[in-house]
Amino acid sequence: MKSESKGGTKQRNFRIAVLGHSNVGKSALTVRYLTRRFIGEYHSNSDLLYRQTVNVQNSQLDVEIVDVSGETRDCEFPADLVQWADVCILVYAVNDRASFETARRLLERLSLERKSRSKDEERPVFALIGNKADLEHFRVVAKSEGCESAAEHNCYFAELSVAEDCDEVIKVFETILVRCRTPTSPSGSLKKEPYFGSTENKSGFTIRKFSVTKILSSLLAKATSNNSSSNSNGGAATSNGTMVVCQPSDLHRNKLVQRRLASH
Ligand SMILES: Nc1nc2c(ncn2[C@@H]2O[C@H](COP(=O)(O)OP(=O)(O)OP(=O)(O)O)[C@@H](O)[C@H]2O)c(=O)[nH]1
Repeated sequence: MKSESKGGTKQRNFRIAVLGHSNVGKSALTVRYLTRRFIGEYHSNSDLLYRQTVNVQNSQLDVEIVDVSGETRDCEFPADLVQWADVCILVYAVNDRASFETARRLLERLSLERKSRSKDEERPVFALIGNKADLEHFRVVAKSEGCESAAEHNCYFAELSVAEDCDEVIKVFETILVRCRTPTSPSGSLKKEPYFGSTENKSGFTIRKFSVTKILSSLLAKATSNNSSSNSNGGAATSNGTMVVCQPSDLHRNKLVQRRLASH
């Protein structure tokens, strides 16, 4: 399912769920990738959905990223999002032991879910990210611990500082997107269908505009012109992005999610 577009081959949507404990930098990571900016104080108690076209290795990819609210999701396994996502990025902070334990628990659960699938499906792809590496003096989780957990579950691992290292953030997303774009099983496990086809509720979703949308939309829009000339990695955002509140309850009504649950 490819279509030719200016500047490369256009492919279908890639869906990324950014999960983890509260306050580990999930929003900062997502916004950093999409706008190249670090937003220090950004608080939301809702899951947020970002949509943007990005350029990865001369291909334009439509990505949908759900930044899960740690505050509201700390105690529950986000089964709906896992069914939806092609990629789950599990974030912890190197200065927060509890956040690492949360990420580990999520990783174990995700591995179990994936193993229990009937098909030889390798979706979702996982990545474990240790953020706030700039806070070395306050570190309580050794890099080797992150490495070991990732190796145990055969998933990508990186430590980074969203605050200080934009290039590393871009590298993480690009590595994951490239991996995800490459079919990993004979059955082509990364088959996708449009999910949030539009913010206008095409498939029966209630997706409401959020008050901070204006601010972030303006940043996402600006990312278009700024990044296309400044990003040496070729990972520039290439079209105006949007951000809306994603209602978790709506995930259950999506046909794709229902099919995935039924074949589980
Ligand atoms: N020192 C440092 N602080 C960071 C970094 N990334 C994020 N932060 C800070 O960590 C705090 C939490 O960042 P958020 O992006 O809101 O974290 P979150 O995981 O989305 O939090 P929830 O919305 O509660 O789930 C903010 O004060 C950020 O400024 C980093 O790389 N280094």
